[in-house]
Amino acid sequence: MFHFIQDKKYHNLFKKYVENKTSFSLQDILGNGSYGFAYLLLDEVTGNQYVLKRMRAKHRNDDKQRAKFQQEITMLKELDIPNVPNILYDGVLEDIPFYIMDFVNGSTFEQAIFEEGITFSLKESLAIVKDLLEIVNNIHQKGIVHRDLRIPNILIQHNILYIIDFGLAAYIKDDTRMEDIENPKKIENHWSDLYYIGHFLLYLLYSNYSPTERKERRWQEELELPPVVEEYIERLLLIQQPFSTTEEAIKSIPTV
Ligand SMILES: Nc1ncnc2c1ncn2[C@@H]1O[C@H](COP(=O)(O)OP(=O)(O)OP(=O)(O)O)[C@@H](O)[C@H]1O
Repeated sequence: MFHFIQDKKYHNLFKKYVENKTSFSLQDILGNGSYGFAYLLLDEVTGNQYVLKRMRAKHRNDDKQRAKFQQEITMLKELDIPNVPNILYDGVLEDIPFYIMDFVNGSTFEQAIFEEGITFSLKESLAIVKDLLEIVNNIHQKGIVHRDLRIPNILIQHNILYIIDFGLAAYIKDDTRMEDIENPKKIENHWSDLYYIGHFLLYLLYSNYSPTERKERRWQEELELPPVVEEYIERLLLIQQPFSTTEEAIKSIPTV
């Protein structure tokens, strides 16, 4: 309850800041995640929209959370690639760090699949994964691994993909060994993103699946994919020989 009141106070503070100190107006709350709030801003002059992301008030005195938030800002600045929102401005307001970035006026894959009911064929799914891998490869080339490539963090706008939320991203460590891995999601190299992309591909493929049996079966049995596709997904998921680089994963995409 206290946190709720506290965040309301900071919500008003940020609204005042945006309206008095910038040329934007605060239009909406886009999301409130585990450690931040995202607001939609409108530039009244140009009509362009932006997103202000700020840390939750309860993390204000937590050095670890502050460092994580700061790292997210630093990485977004370092990335500077077209498929990741650009940062326009970053700052601190009453001890709450925040940044303003480009707004992607599209749908997350979570919305596309579960709210808009869009389905993806095998061919379309592989084409989307190819585009995604190209973007992710650019990110890896800059020494960064996202580590949270879930369907709410991948957006599509006019057939172009965007990746958001670098809150769990890490700098790539080159000395990771397969035998030391306990949780694939936390690996600090390309394997983590490929693992997430394997699951992402399964979400796309399941969008087109209607169960034929009451009992839930393994994805390999339910989806009945061509063996080359099944093997490809198993390699992404680290069930079979993992791809040694993201480029190798791109080159190995099966043609169907
Ligand atoms: N640049 C953007 N363009 C469009 N929508 C965005 C953008 N950034 C964030 N959002 C929206 O705001 C929501 C919250 O943003 P984000 O995922 O970055 O915050 P978070 O606090 O890390 O959230 P979570 O804990 O849920 O992952 C997202 O789900 C997305 O819908």
